[in-house]
Parts: sequence; structure tokens; C-alpha cells
Amino acid sequence: MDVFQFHNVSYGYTKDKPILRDISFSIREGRKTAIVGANGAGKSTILFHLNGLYATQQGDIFFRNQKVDKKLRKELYQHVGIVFQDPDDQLISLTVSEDIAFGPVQMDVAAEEVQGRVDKYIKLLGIEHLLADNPSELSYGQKKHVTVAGVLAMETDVFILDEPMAFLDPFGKERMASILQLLQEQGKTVIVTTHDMQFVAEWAEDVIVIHQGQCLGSFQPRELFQRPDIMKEANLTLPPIAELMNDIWKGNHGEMPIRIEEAKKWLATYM
Ligand SMILES: Nc1ncnc2c1ncn2[C@@H]1O[C@H](COP(=O)(O)OP(=O)(O)OP(=O)(O)O)[C@@H](O)[C@H]1O
Repeated sequence: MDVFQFHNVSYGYTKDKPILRDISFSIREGRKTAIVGANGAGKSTILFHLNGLYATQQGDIFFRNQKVDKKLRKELYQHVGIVFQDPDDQLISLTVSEDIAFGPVQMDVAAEEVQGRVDKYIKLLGIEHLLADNPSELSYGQKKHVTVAGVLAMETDVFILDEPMAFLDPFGKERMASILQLLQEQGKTVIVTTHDMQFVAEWAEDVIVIHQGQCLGSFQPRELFQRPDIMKEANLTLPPIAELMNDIWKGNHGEMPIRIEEAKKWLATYM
């Protein structure tokens, strides 16, 4: 089943400049979906429609086959958690602990359960030592961990993360990758925007390509990397492993290796 469908959606921040132009695509339930495209392509603008922050101006959005009208748009946040690209847009409380509790409190989760979730997600993110700190005084990476914990604490079944890996150190990236994996194992739908094509290769099942406010299609990663026309039009680059392997693979011996583990196996077999 599709969790979201966009039908001919257009959107502009001002009347004279369309940002999303007649966009149609679907996002499947329980899948790991990446939305990719160059800076300014319109990815964040799409995400803000997915959790009801923005109302459609033209076209229709369907959430689990139900048209998103005024009423459903207001309820979407209970199903769809979103981690913004810039944590400063999201952190509002005076302590980390209050910030993580904010979402579930808004959703009328019982106090005891809220405390249980705060404890659980600070442990998962490894930020127990920050609990009493003021979020505004943390580093970018620490703030990001707090916002992720806050959205996890809402326990929605759709998770959206705008550039989850940006500016994280290698350890932070690993932790983020394992959280995304955990969400997938729990059967959640996870949607991310990213510029990191190696991450797309390693993680994504479906990739939606956006270029100048238009959708160039939905692909599986390997399929996309073998479409130089789409890659070029959307200003995307191959993931480093695919770039490296492309010269020696030359279409021989099965599928093009795009992941690190695949490349290792391929090299051990054929070189
Ligand atoms: N609040 C706003 N007011 C006016 N224009 C905006 C606003 N937010 C975004 N835009 C414009 O909309 C376009 C798409 O922006 P958006 O943030 O959706 O792109 P993006 O694909 O997420 O980019 P990036 O990869 O840089 O995050 C850009 O031209 C941007 O300047």
C-alpha cells in the first residue's frame, strides 16, 4: 500500500515563483525512501507537505488513500514525525529532557509513559549526559541527536528526516544509520532527503528524484545509477563505490556493485 500519493501537486512561496511544479509520485508503506536532488530542488518543501505543515495550493495529497483535507492535515503530525534539517528550527524548550517530552505531551500521552519514552530515547541516542542542558547551548550534532530523540519519542509510524547525516561525525553517522535500521525493523516507513549517494546506495529501497520542482521519477538505487540521463539532468553523482567500480565492472559478471560489501565480494571473485 502507498502511505503517500502526490497527484499533480504545485506549490509556491510567492505567487510569481512556482517551487513545486505538477509533482506526482507515491511513497510505499514500510519502505526506506530517499528523496534526492540538487540544492533548492524542492525536497524540504515536499517534506513539509507530508506532515501537514504546508497545505496544498494545487493538486492533491493522499495519506493511506485518504485525501488530505483541512481536518486530516491537522491530524497528520500524530502519524508522521519529522526531523528538520536545522535543529534550531525545532528545539524550543529550556532543557533537553523537556524538549524530548514535548511531542508526546502534545499528543496527550500519559505522563508516566512520556517519562519512559524520554528515558528510552536518550539512551538510544547516547545523550543521557545532556538531559538537564539547555538545547540552545549544544553543538550542532548534539542538537540533532536531541531532535531525533524528540521525534522518536512521538512513536509515529512514519518518520521523515531532512538530511539526517549532514554535519554528523563518523560515530554520529553510524548511530543514525543504526537508528534508521531499527525503525525499518520495526516496520516503520522512513523517508529521508539526502545528497549522500553512497548512503542512498547502502540504505534506500526507493529513490524519488526531484529537479527544479519537478519529479523525474521513482527508482531503485541500482536502476537510478544506471540512468546517466536522469543522473545528469538532476545534477546527481554516482556513489563513490559505483564510480570506482564502473571502470572495472564494464557490465560484466552480474549486477553493478554499488555498495561497499558488494564491491569487496566482486573484487574477491573476479580480480
Ligand atoms: N520559506 C521560504 N520562503 C521563500 N522561498 C523559500 C522558502 N523556503 C524555501 N524556499 C525556496 O524554495 C526553493 C526550494 O527550497 P527547498 O528548501 O525545498 O529545497 P531543497 O531541495 O530542500 O534544498 P537543499 O538541498 O538546499 O536543502 C528554493 O529556491 C528556496 O529558496
